[in-house]
Amino acid sequence: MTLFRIENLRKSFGGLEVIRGVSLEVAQGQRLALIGPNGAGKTTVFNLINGYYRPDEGRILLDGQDLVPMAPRLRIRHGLARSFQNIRLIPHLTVEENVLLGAHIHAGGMLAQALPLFMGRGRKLREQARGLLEDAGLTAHRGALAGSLAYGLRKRVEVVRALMARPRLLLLDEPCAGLNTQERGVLMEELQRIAASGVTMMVVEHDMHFVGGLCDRAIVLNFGEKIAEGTPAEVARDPAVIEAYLGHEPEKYAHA
Ligand SMILES: Nc1ncnc2c1ncn2[C@@H]1O[C@H](COP(=O)(O)OP(=O)(O)OP(=O)(O)O)[C@@H](O)[C@H]1O
Repeated sequence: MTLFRIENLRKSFGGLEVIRGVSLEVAQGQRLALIGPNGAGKTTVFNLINGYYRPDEGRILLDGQDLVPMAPRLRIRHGLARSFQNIRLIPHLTVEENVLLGAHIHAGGMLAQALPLFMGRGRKLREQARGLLEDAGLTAHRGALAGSLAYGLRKRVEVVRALMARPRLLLLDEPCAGLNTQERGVLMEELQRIAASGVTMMVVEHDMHFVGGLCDRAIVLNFGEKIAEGTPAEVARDPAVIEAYLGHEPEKYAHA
């Protein structure tokens, strides 16, 4: 069953068309990688999906409902969550408090509006946050200040925080950036576990080893257009993809 569909998406900035008629589908439970050389348009597609930008043309359908007219926070309530490339945990709050903050968006938007809800549902939300942290093997870090954690751990907390919104589609923007090999392995296991629990994912990631380990399909963008689609291994040996990456360290992408 198709959970998420993009139809003929177009976006220009100052007369330059950076997304040129992109269409794609993600089935329920699938992990789709969105890859392509620098400047191909991957982040712009994510920004269009979560409502940071409005497309010039096209539809973005989650479970049959068009997200385009919806404000970003309504999209979150409709089942969309995003883990950012640049970590946005609040450093002087604890891990648990940061994870709890993931719920306020789900509860309706501004923190102030959500506070009465927090008071009423506080215990339940705290239980949910603790459960998610436990599932992720992060219980020992629950009371630590987010700012004191190693980078790899902060990334994992970010993912747990996104799960507080109970997403149906989780967007991951370069989850591996800045992580060492061991941290990448741990993050991959966590994401595989989350995927097995039924969360559908779209992942922008340059590390093709990670993409090959996590994603069942990949779509390749180049200059705002889809140039290939298939399993990560298939697209990695597609001549059009290899050509697009020439001059962009092609050997890095040849091992999927
Ligand atoms: N707000 C903006 N205003 C003008 N141009 C933009 C804007 N956002 C993105 N672009 C341009 O759109 C193109 C696609 O950028 P985008 O960041 O989506 O690529 P990307 O595939 O995510 O690249 P990277 O892998 O380097 O993150 C680039 O040419 C970029 O300069």
